Amino acid sequence: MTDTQIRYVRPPLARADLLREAAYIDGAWVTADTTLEVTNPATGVAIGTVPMMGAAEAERAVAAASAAFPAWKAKSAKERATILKRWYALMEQHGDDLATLMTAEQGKPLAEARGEVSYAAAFLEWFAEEARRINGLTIPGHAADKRLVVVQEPVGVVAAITPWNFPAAMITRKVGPALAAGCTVVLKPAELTPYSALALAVLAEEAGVPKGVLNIITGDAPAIGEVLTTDPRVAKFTFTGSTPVGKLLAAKCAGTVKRVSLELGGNAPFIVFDDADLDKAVAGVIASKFRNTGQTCVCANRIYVQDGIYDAFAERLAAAVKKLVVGDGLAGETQQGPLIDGRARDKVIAHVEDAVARGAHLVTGGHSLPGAGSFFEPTVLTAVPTDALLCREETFGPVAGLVRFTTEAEVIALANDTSAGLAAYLFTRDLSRTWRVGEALQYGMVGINTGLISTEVAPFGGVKQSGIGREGSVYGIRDYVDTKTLCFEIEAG
Ligand SMILES: NC(=O)c1ccc[n+]([C@@H]2O[C@H](COP(=O)([O-])OP(=O)(O)OC[C@H]3O[C@@H](n4cnc5c(N)ncnc54)[C@H](O)[C@@H]3O)[C@@H](O)[C@H]2O)c1
Ligand SMILES: O=C[C@H](O)CS(=O)(=O)O
Repeated sequence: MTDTQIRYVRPPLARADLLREAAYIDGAWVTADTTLEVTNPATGVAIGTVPMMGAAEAERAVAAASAAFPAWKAKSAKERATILKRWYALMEQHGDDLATLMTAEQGKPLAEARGEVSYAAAFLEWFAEEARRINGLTIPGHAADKRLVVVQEPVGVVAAITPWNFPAAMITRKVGPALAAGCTVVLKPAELTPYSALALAVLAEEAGVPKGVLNIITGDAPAIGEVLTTDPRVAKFTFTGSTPVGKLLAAKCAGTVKRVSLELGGNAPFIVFDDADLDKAVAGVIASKFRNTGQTCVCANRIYVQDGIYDAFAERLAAAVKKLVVGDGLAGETQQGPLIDGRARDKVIAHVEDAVARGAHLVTGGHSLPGAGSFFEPTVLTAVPTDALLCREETFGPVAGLVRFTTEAEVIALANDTSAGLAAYLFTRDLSRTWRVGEALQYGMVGINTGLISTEVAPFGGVKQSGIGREGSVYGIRDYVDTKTLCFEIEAG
């Protein structure tokens, strides 16, 4: 066996060519003198490598996207839509392989990965349809000899940087509207999960996306980011990831006045009132808190339970959490995979230890699992103080911390006491309360009697320091077009 065969454990794919160990620049698959390894978080064993690229390759990718822009912009909306629909169909056709590849590099259970592939593909389908509805406006002239027309035009070259926790959906949620609008893209995926992005490029090529329209580079994030945020040929920068990195990169964009959209961190309050349907609320916590092993930006991060049902809720939630099956995402029955890496697990450990040190009670879980991989037990804590780390920071792990509250006014104040403003949840059967509290919560998205709010048809995004702009929905394409006013002076007949 060759050294490569001995060192790397490849996931089982029907189409082995979907696993690419090369970047994609100007329609060519490109390698580099040095590489970085991609590791399976469930086993700690390397899957393979991708090129360690930097500023030079980023500039080549920007040049390719810039050169490809005029022809791509010139295609009709229907032509662009047809290619996006083909790409959508290829994603669904190869969904099982894309899911296997995703689970191998990111760790989420296979069923969740397959769900993400369909969710990701849905953005291509949605924006293929939106491509043909980027309409303009005619305005009655402000003088007898004036005529006014407003048109929407693609902004140009778009640079995108995306996170590891949704390695396909966070990409198509940007690339879909960008290509639909007529823009071209340079994308840097997360170094922890590059294979999903590169597999999407394989299918984009097969769908007929012309060379230079989509470019994917891997490697040195700061070096690549410096080019993507400062090169004057890049008209727009879109980022999904942590708030600190988002702030850093957005600031770099100021020098060339790029359009910036940001999807940043959350700190979601999950509020359960006395009159809530208890089983529905418990199911809501499981769906929100433990999705992707707690590694989503919209996970319930703080769970506020009213006095009257606190004990019953805690008991039922703990019973449900104890049943969660932890293991390798590729193993059929797994419901909770590993955390993405040791650093992520260390943060979860720190949050649990901090809460217990402040007086919280550990009901179930609370420990790393021995052996390979970065596994952590699904955990429930009660009597969590409001100043605990897990109330003030995004835990990004499978830890449900319960905080007791008494009044509606009290819990609204607690829920809003954060610089984040992405998602929030409330469970009650009082219709007036759903409106009162839903309107009072300072968040971009509010789940009411549900723990799952994400869909391509509704605007996704945050307020306060959770981001700028909206992705998905009829709003999602607005970030990829500029509004132009044409003012005509005509001669009287
Ligand atoms: N709001 C949303 O839609 C959304 C969605 C998913 C994840 N997130 C957030 O993302 C975070 C988790 O993702 P993460 O750990 O990948 O975030 P991260 O900020 O560490 O990394 C995100 C991306 O930025 C790149 N990056 C990091 N430092 C950089 C630098 N100095 N220059 C250029 N690029 C750099 C990374 O390589 C990666 O591709 C969480 O905070 C989560 O809430 C938000
Ligand atoms: O992590 C945040 C993503 O946006 C997840 S999802 O959109 O809710 O699937």
